[in-house]
Amino acid sequence: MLEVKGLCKYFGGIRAVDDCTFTAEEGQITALIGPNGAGKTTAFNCVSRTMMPTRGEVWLDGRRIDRLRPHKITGMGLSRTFQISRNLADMTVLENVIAQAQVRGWRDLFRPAMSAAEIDKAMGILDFLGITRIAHEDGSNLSYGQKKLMDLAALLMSDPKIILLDEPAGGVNLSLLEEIIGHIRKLNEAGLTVLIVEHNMDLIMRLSHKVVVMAQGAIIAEGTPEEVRADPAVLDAYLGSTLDEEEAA
Ligand SMILES: Nc1ncnc2c1ncn2[C@@H]1O[C@H](COP(=O)(O)OP(=O)(O)OP(=O)(O)O)[C@@H](O)[C@H]1O
Repeated sequence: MLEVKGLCKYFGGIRAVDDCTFTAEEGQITALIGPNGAGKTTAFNCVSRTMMPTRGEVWLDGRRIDRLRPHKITGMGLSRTFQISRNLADMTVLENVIAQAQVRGWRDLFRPAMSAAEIDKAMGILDFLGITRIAHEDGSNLSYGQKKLMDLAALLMSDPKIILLDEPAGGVNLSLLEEIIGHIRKLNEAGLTVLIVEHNMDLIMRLSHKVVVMAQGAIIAEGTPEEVRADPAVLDAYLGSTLDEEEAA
């Protein structure tokens, strides 16, 4: 189980994440939602330790992880994707999937290129995601959606117990959206705990066991998708942000 306690991240005077406490229960899909600028990605960055929190604690299966290095956290079973694909230039999809998963510390820079076991494992994951046909395509020739699937494949190489998905449906077309929803559901049914940041409400409502809602750095609601949908504070936060944007336009 992932526990976030009193998490804060300040950028100068901006309180991007301000005293957030929530959990992602083992075996469940938890969604972190909220209007633009609510602090979701910053919270994600602090949980995966791509960013150092200003204050607060993050616990994974009873072990405190907020002061560990990111590759140690990956080694404990927590892996994440990024909003923007981290596709490496001049490499095939297969090479990308293996390389992104390989480099965890400087010693890995001196490892042999790709072992037969890594190739087998990566091909198995590409098969699971239905993208073996693009295994030998240059990573930079992929569509936006294919890059999302490649990133998901790279994430699975580390045998995670919990995956953090940053906008897995961002910018994808409707048919790929269905595919991505199917993959997330299958991974969760296979035992993976999932924490998602996402704007696509259809995906959130269909997949999540629990939804945590952030606005202006704080958590304003938490519950089942049905509960948060009916919560006036959530409607206010989304409506308020829409009005702010309209006023600014
Ligand atoms: N590196 C940074 N330096 C300064 N301010 C930042 C930085 N990163 C984020 N912020 C600010 O922190 C706040 C929260 O941003 P964040 O990206 O976490 O929100 P979000 O909920 O993920 O938004 P979106 O849904 O638009 O991606 C915003 O006001 C943002 O401008």
